[in-house]
Amino acid sequence: MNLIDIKGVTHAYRTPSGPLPVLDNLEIGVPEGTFAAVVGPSGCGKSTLTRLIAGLMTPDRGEVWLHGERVRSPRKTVGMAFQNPVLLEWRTILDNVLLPLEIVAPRMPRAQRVTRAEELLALVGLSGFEGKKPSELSGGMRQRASLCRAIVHKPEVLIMDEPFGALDNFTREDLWQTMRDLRAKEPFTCVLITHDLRESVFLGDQVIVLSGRPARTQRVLRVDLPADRTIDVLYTPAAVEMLHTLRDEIRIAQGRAGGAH
Ligand SMILES: Nc1ncnc2c1ncn2[C@@H]1O[C@H](COP(=O)(O)OP(=O)(O)OP(=O)(O)O)[C@@H](O)[C@H]1O
Repeated sequence: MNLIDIKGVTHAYRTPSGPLPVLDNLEIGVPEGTFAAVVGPSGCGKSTLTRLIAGLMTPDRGEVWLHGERVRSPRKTVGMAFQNPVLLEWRTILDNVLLPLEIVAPRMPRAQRVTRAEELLALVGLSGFEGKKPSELSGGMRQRASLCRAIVHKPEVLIMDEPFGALDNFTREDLWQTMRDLRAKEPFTCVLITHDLRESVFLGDQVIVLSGRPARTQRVLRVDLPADRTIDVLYTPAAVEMLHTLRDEIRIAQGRAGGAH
């Protein structure tokens, strides 16, 4: 069963110079417990898609369904992580991670909330940093803390918009492996927006390629790689072939098919 269903979604923004069509009859299905990576040319409408799933806006046409319910307003059951972790500087790392629980589960005893947050911080390798302020941590560590904050309340869906975009390559690969470990311990359904094709193949169960604006579903690629994949998997013939296919699809989406490689 699909946890997320995007059916025939079409949307245009109203701008001073007239309507700007961004999504065109978009079709996406994400089965429960799986990871969908969304790639596409810059400005094609990927962030708009995340706002629709979170219920922060409704489309002109078409339907967004989450767990069998039509999405028409903001959902508490969606966790979000962005490129800039936006942790609150006046709160410790632990208190930042606790924030969603204070909002979503105010009656849960504090000790129980703290245990939950500490377990997650340990899972991502941040044991011992609970009492630090965000500015005392590296960019990669802050993003780890922000991931914990995004899933501490066990959201139905985790939406990540370019979460690792600002990190250097090695830190990014570390974070991919952290995501893999988190998923193994805490299954969740995830939509990941990324510009990094290797990231989409490493993390995705499917990679959805959007066309240039207005975005259509141009191609859906199933990623049949082992769930306990390591970075080495990206150098296997199967993964290399997928990366070539995706590269070609992006060229088509950019309107550059047949152009220089
Ligand atoms: N609230 C808005 N009002 C008007 N236009 C908007 C609004 N939000 C986004 N747009 C425009 O809609 C288009 C799609 O934006 P969106 O942020 O969804 O694209 P994106 O694929 O996430 O971009 P990028 O890859 O650069 O992050 C862009 O041209 C953007 O300028």
